[in-house]
Amino acid sequence: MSPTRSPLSALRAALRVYAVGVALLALQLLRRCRGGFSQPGFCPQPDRVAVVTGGTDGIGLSTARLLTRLGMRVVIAGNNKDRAEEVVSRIREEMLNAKVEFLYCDLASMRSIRQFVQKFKMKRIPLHVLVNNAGVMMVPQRKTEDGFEEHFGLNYLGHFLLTNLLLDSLKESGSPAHCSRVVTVSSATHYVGELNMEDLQGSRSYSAHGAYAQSKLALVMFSYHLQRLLGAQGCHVTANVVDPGVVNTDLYKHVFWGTRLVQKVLGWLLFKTPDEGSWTSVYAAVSPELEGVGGCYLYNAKETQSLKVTYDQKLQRQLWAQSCQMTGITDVTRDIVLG
Ligand SMILES: NC(=O)c1ccc[n+]([C@@H]2O[C@H](COP(=O)([O-])OP(=O)(O)OC[C@H]3O[C@@H](n4cnc5c(N)ncnc54)[C@H](O)[C@@H]3O)[C@@H](O)[C@H]2O)c1
Repeated sequence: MSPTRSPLSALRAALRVYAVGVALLALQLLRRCRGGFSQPGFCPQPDRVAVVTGGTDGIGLSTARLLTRLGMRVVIAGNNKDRAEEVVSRIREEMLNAKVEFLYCDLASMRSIRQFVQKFKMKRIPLHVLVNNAGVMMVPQRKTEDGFEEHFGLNYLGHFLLTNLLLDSLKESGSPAHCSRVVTVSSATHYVGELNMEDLQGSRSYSAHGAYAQSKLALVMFSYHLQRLLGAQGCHVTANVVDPGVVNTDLYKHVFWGTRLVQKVLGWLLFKTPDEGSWTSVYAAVSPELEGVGGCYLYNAKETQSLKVTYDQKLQRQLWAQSCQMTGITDVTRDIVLG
């Protein structure tokens, strides 16, 4: 899809990502001046179970907390045990009878993901909502346990594998009246992402900005392809993808110091709070308006168009097939006519 990356294209990728960030911050500031963001109304969700990846911090923590408040049993999947202990006890203190727990899952390790799924299934509980939220941004070039570039391996492939391994639980837990839901957190940076099918690992020339944007683009395409697969199989499971906006979290710890300074000084004004950032994820997870509806890109709890190339079904299929090979998953979509 895209030519071999050069240092110049790495610079171009960085400028494009920053341009998206600045445009979004301007829009968010405008919105603040006009009264700010307001939480959509959410109905109670008793007897429902959710898994939230990266639920110990930032947007994931706000998502886990809000879903717990709605009465859901929430399993936080994460790789930070110490932080998890603190977070789980804090949520339990805040809410009497909070049903929240932590299960270790390092999304940068396929072995860990498989162990997590095994332990989750041993609980013999249903799974109604999977929120693929965890992520890293603009980390230096390094590899996951399985040798994948970290943005691609963790943000995208980790969630690809996790979702596929949990699909049977999601299918069993969905019903015609109440579908199970897969909610995948992408980002506006996908609009400037390029899917480099010949070099998904960015091994020829690495750009942290390009790698992050590519991982978020891949997540959008994964979500659309998953929805078509679920539709073709007649499953009571839907898949949507969300864009939280620019949110004041630790995700920015690896970015250029100037950006961190802006975040520190003006974050309260320009950035969304983690709670505000979580509302579209929770909307996708529980809103009755989205009952049976999948294949949407949601921003500020509204359907929006994603980048044109994300709708390219041939490319979606190619990416899915390659991801199956990389994760050792059987490609069931090969023999299915997708709608
Ligand atoms: N903050 C923003 O402005 C923004 C904008 C667009 C999209 N997003 C997306 O929102 C999601 C949440 O990000 P955030 O802003 O809350 O950042 P954050 O850094 O506060 O939280 C990221 C979470 O992912 C977890 N995580 C990291 N590596 C992991 C691993 N190997 N295994 C399991 N969990 C791991 C962390 O422990 C943490 O809980 C990410 O996917 C991010 O790309 C954030």
